[in-house]
Amino acid sequence: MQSDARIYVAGHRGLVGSAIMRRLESEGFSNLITHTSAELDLRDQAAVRAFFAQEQPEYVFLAAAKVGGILANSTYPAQFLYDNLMIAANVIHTAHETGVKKLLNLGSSCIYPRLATQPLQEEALLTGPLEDTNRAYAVAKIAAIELCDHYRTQYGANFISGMPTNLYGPGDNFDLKGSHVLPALMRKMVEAKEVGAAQVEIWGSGTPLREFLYADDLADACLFLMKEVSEAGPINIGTGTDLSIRALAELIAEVVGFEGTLEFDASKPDGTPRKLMDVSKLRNLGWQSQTELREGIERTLAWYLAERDAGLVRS
Ligand SMILES: NC(=O)C1=CN([C@@H]2O[C@H](COP(=O)(O)OP(=O)(O)OC[C@H]3O[C@@H](n4cnc5c(N)ncnc54)[C@H](OP(=O)(O)O)[C@@H]3O)[C@@H](O)[C@H]2O)C=CC1
Ligand SMILES: C[C@H]1O[C@H](OP(=O)(O)OP(=O)(O)OC[C@H]2O[C@@H](n3cnc4c(=O)[nH]c(N)nc43)[C@H](O)[C@@H]2O)[C@@H](O)[C@@H](O)C1=O
Repeated sequence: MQSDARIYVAGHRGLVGSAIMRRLESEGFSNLITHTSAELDLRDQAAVRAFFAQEQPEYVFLAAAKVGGILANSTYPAQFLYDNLMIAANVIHTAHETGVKKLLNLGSSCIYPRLATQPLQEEALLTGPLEDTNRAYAVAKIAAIELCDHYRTQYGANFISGMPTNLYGPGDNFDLKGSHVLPALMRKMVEAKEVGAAQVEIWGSGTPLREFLYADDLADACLFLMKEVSEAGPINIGTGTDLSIRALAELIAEVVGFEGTLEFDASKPDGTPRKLMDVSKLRNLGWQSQTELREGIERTLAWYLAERDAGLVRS
């Protein structure tokens, strides 16, 4: 990828897309193509075709998607399935039609069967039933991997698929109904501390295990994959370490300085009991994560407070 290559970052304002932008800019890539969803709805095939014909991107980071936490996924499954199928089909097919040199498709750890052996190996894909709370989203993400692989087989397209674990960092969504657990708990604890509330509500039992990767580490992995790796099938991107939701809540409380109690609401879903990536494939290729969870949470908190006070945060 030359520094003046035409690079399209789909979803450049999101958690992942904004981290990829920061990374590309810091490495001196000068020809970055971006559009908001209002300017270019990637579900619209004609609009996507016109855009690719006009801009002729050479490299594509596909980080645009309908994304959300456990509640959003279970409340709006039709949208998660339709939007993500359409975005993936339109972008991947049009990238092939217009001769894109390389495309990185981003999926998620939820593509793996709910009760797959831990840590989750890439080979576990399509070996068992999916988790109900995000089945629709996972099916769309699996279809995107299949698209990349079949376009590689049938047409020789250099399309690859990275599968990140749960992510967090600057640019995350802090809306309590739509967000993932880490930004949700950070916001709840910040607000509880500010008003002097004695407790914070945590959904579910607190026992599910999750792995968290800092968004800028993911961006680093995305550039590594784009530059160094060209192969079919999903490639896991994670830290290789997980912790319980209770332990995560305790860590965020420490960083935020919230000293009240944690109340677990068992009426809310736990989702998958455990989702830890086997990251040996990516490690063997030469990449591993850098940012410790506490450090990442501290940086995210600093970003969140500054953005919130400036009225800029998504919430
Ligand atoms: N967040 C996480 O924990 C994880 C995320 N991922 C994957 O990473 C990728 C990025 O996720 P993340 O950054 O967290 O998500 P965000 O919600 O932060 O960002 C998604 C971006 O997608 C764009 N988008 C959504 N719908 C459309 C559309 N119809 N047309 C054009 N653009 C659209 C939005 O653009 P705009 O702002 O202009 O509306 C938004 O900026 C996704 O593929 C997701 O599956 C994988 C694992 C975990
Ligand atoms: C990345 C991944 O993200 C989603 O899967 P998930 O990991 O289950 O998502 P989550 O971050 O929302 O929850 C993780 C755990 O945390 C608990 N939890 C406690 N308290 C809050 C809370 O306040 N908010 C949220 N959201 N969860 C909470 C929650 O009950 C669950 O046990 C997929 O739908 C799919 O989108 C996907 O790929």
